[in-house]
Amino acid sequence: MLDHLPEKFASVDIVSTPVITTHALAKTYRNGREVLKGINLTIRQGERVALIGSNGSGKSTLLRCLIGLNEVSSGKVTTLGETFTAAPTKAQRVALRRQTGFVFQKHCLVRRRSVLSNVVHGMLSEAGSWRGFAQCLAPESWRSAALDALAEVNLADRANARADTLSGGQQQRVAVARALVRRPRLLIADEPAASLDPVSGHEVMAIFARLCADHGITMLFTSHDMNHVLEYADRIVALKEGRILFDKPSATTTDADLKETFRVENR
Ligand SMILES: Nc1ncnc2c1ncn2[C@@H]1O[C@H](COP(=O)(O)OP(=O)(O)OP(=O)(O)O)[C@@H](O)[C@H]1O
Repeated sequence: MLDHLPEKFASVDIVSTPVITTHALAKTYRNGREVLKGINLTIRQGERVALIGSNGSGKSTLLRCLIGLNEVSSGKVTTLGETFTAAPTKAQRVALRRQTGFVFQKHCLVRRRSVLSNVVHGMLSEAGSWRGFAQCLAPESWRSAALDALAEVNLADRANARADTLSGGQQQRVAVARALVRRPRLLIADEPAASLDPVSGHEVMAIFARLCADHGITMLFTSHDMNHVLEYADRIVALKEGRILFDKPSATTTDADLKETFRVENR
């Protein structure tokens, strides 16, 4: 698997500022399911980190805990300077949202709106109002930022098309533009390429990695595609049975590490 790695992007300068720090983070859902059992993690500014693990290993739960969408059962999280032990306060949630871009497996575009309106929508948490949703009401500066973001994902020529007339890969690129239009400090992507064909999946991941490197955005993503993980992450964090199995540079991750991550006893 490791013999055929495409060339990696030029590595970014990893400065020492932590963007995310967790101490003994644990999460048990109300049904008693103990998903995270003491996660200690530091992610620094500019890093591109892939979170891997079997289905149900807790990747999405961890992402959600880091940005305050899931309450933490015990332990401590500091993300973008906001420290919380259970759930963040409303002010902390707003601060986190303002500085974080999100992309999920399903792009969640508003199908009937134009591509440009969907990207302008990405500015909403900046203004905290509904106003930007209608492209025609958005300030010129928002429209201009949205057009720039669309140009960065090679879709400026589709700005006025209805979102649902684009292919799945193009729609996911619009979602990337929407996530990055505010120049967030942190990008969280939960299986961003999972529903795409291999070529579109690589395109989306390459755009992510390039834009994050260009703008110094810290990138944390989950994926089941080990080619994506090895190619687009500087560092891999593997979850198994609620704990970190390994946390190391992608360049030194071995086939044996990956096999152990996905090995299931008594399958
Ligand atoms: N709201 C919830 N209430 C109870 N259990 C939950 C909840 N959300 C997730 N779980 C359980 O927590 C475990 C971890 O789920 P999670 O979605 O974090 O895993 P994952 O590693 O992202 O999985 P996948 O690779 O399949 O997306 C699973 O067993 C799941 O069923």
